[in-house]
Amino acid sequence: MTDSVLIEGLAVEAIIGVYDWEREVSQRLLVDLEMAWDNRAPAASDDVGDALNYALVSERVSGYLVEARPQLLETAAEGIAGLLQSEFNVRWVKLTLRKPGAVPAAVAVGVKIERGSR
Ligand SMILES: Nc1nc2c(c(=O)[nH]1)N=C([C@H](O)[C@@H](O)CO)CN2
Repeated sequence: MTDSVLIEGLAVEAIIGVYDWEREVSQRLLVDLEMAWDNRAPAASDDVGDALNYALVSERVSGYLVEARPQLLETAAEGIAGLLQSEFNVRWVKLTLRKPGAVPAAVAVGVKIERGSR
């Protein structure tokens, strides 16, 4: 089963970073998610209750990042993957988390992880 639900470029303003000044100001994060989901059931029923609701996932991921206040992108990425698996029953996720303002000479820096199996 190779179906997915996508969220790309989800922008979140959150406290994140290892330096003292980063604990005082919010910074922009961009989240890309590819989540395995069998889309045949929602396609047949035309019922969002059968779908992986990308609006609910976006809201939960944004809330998590604001609440968690992690130091590292790695910690944030692992936390997002964990909540997708435990709360939304996502079996496999590929996640990219970018911090566009972190290195001025770079367009963005970030991490990419893949968790679970399809
Ligand atoms: N692999 C990582 N390297 C760095 C991180 C990070 O989260 N993961 N964070 C920082 C600082 O917080 C940086 O973003 C400040 O510019 C440095 N390296």
